[in-house]
Amino acid sequence: MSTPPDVDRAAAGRAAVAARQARAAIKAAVAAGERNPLAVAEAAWREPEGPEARLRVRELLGSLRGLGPKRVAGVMAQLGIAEVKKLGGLGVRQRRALADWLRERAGDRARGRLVVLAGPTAVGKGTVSAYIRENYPDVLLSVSATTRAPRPGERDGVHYFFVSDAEFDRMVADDEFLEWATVHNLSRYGTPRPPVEATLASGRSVLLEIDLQGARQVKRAMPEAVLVFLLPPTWDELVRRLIGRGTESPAEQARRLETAKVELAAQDEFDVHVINDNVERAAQEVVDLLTAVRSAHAPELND
Ligand SMILES: Nc1nc2c(ncn2[C@@H]2O[C@H](COP(=O)(O)OP(=O)(O)O)[C@@H](O)[C@H]2O)c(=O)[nH]1
Ligand SMILES: Nc1ncnc2c1ncn2[C@@H]1O[C@H](COP(=O)(O)OP(=O)(O)O)[C@@H](O)[C@H]1O
Repeated sequence: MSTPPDVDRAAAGRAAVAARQARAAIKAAVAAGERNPLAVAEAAWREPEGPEARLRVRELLGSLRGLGPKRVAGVMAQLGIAEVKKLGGLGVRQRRALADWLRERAGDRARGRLVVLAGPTAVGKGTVSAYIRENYPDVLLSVSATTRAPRPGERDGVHYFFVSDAEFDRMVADDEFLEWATVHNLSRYGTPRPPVEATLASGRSVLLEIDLQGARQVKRAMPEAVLVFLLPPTWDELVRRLIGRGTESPAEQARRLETAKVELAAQDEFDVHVINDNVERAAQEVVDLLTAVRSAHAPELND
């Protein structure tokens, strides 16, 4: 038996009222200075179905102190955003332009930078991150949660937070991850959001060493993040490193090399390429990106 149409209509009406109220509450919170407009935009890009995503850019900007409708229209024209656009409907460039503008306006130039280090298996991501951890204590290296078992020598809370499947499920349900992914079809890995946000807000930079799927998610949620792709000097050297590491069986090595080909093909999605021919130099290049002053952005980061 189907639901009578007037009941459907009433339910839809109630949902629309609730959605309008949710948007009004967001605008009120921004106007009162209780919610940071950039955090609202980032929530929209994280949760395409959430109330923030349905908020029009015009409404968000209109909630900012001192911004009348004329100036809102001017800013939107400057950012290349059409008048009717909702936050959730913005393209990558528009997101980045809006995020930069909001940050600039807040005079929040001291906000730290989020740098993501990714690259094919065995290129040396772990080695370069470990070098940074030991030699640049000012850089916060995010500690991921994972469902895989600890290896000998790995410490909980230092290399990873080792959690059960059930705990990982709970963290996903409670929206505690900035991004998460199943890696090598095996275990789940995720970046806990609160330490990253708190560190960026305090003006310090954060480095994430995560896989390609995670890097893509971060770019979607935070377009201002700088994505770094670590490259091997040559393909043969990558093979040598994987075999030399000796942590995978020959069958697993073959599987990872197949994945590596796919991953290398994605390098154009990244903002910066760093060749890991020398650990110390590659680490220095990554750290330079973390500490670069915004105005000294390499041109390719501003495009
Ligand atoms: N998406 C995502 N990937 C992660 C995270 N933490 C680690 N990884 C990736 O998971 C993969 C496996 O890491 P690991 O188990 O330490 O083994 P490895 O293959 O020896 O580096 C690597 O590609 C990491 O970059 C995370 O929080 N999120
Ligand atoms: N610049 C480098 N030169 C030579 N060997 C390297 C370099 N960087 C890493 N390695 C070696 O390559 C292997 C893979 O490095 P690892 O950090 O485990 O890679 P990933 O974390 O990207 O899977 C390790 O045996 C490591 O010692």
